[in-house]
Amino acid sequence: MSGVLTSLRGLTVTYGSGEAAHMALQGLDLDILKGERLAVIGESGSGKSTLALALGGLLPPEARIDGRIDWPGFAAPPRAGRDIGFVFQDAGASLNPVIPVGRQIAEVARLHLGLSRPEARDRARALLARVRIPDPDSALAAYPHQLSGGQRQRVAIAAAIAGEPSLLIADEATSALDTIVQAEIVALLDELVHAEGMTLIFITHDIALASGFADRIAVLHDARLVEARPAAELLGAPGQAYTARLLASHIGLDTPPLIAEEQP
Ligand SMILES: Nc1ncnc2c1ncn2[C@@H]1O[C@H](COP(=O)(O)OP(=O)(O)OP(=O)(O)O)[C@@H](O)[C@H]1O
Repeated sequence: MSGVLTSLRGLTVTYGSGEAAHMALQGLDLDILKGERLAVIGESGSGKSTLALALGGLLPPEARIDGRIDWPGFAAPPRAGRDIGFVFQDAGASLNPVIPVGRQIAEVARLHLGLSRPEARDRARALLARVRIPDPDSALAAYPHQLSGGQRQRVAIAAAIAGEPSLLIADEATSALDTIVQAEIVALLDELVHAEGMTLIFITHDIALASGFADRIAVLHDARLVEARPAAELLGAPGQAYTARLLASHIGLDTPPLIAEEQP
């Protein structure tokens, strides 16, 4: 890992205005490093998706941004789809149901890499193999509904990396999947970002999932950054009471608590 990919200073995002104004992020200071796997964890409504959308320049018109987002890791401001790939929770919603998956992936490659149709089709086939879809040749012609949930998410990942982004943002990308498929998708993301030298922002409310592979964990609570520290450090000795509560509340049926007891 070397250098800062993006630097956030005082990042504040407000939805709506006047009495209806709601601050979804408040004064966030955070550097995201090139090549790191950063997990962003927090409860529902803490501002995780807002952070992802702000980074991708994808916030809706009713959102106001204050503070700074700088990109020292890019020569020009990054473009969503090309420089920043996104994988969302619901692959069913991000894939078009009436277009074969091969064409959907190829379109991204054509649009962002300027490939010819045959080149883009070859790239789609290679990407389907890359994300380990069985029989990529037949899968090119498959429609999303003909694939399983896990396979659809693999296709969504292939489409997200088709433009060769240097930053991949996975926003609750595994939340709709069962535990085994979740683990497989996490392993795939992990392997891809390593192999392609991408930076990964992995947004999740599932701290156990994040703790398995993240280099660093950023904790959001109520629109604020509570702490951002190397994963092993944060899990071993949370610096903030909120993080300790979050860790202690992780009691799954088949997983031990991540820390022995709540810290003061
Ligand atoms: N378009 C919008 N207009 C108004 N408020 C919004 C909008 N999008 C999000 N919010 C609000 O901003 C806050 C942060 O939302 P955000 O989706 O970023 O949180 P989150 O941590 O990703 O939650 P979840 O895990 O449930 O997706 C929430 O209170 C949410 O209701």
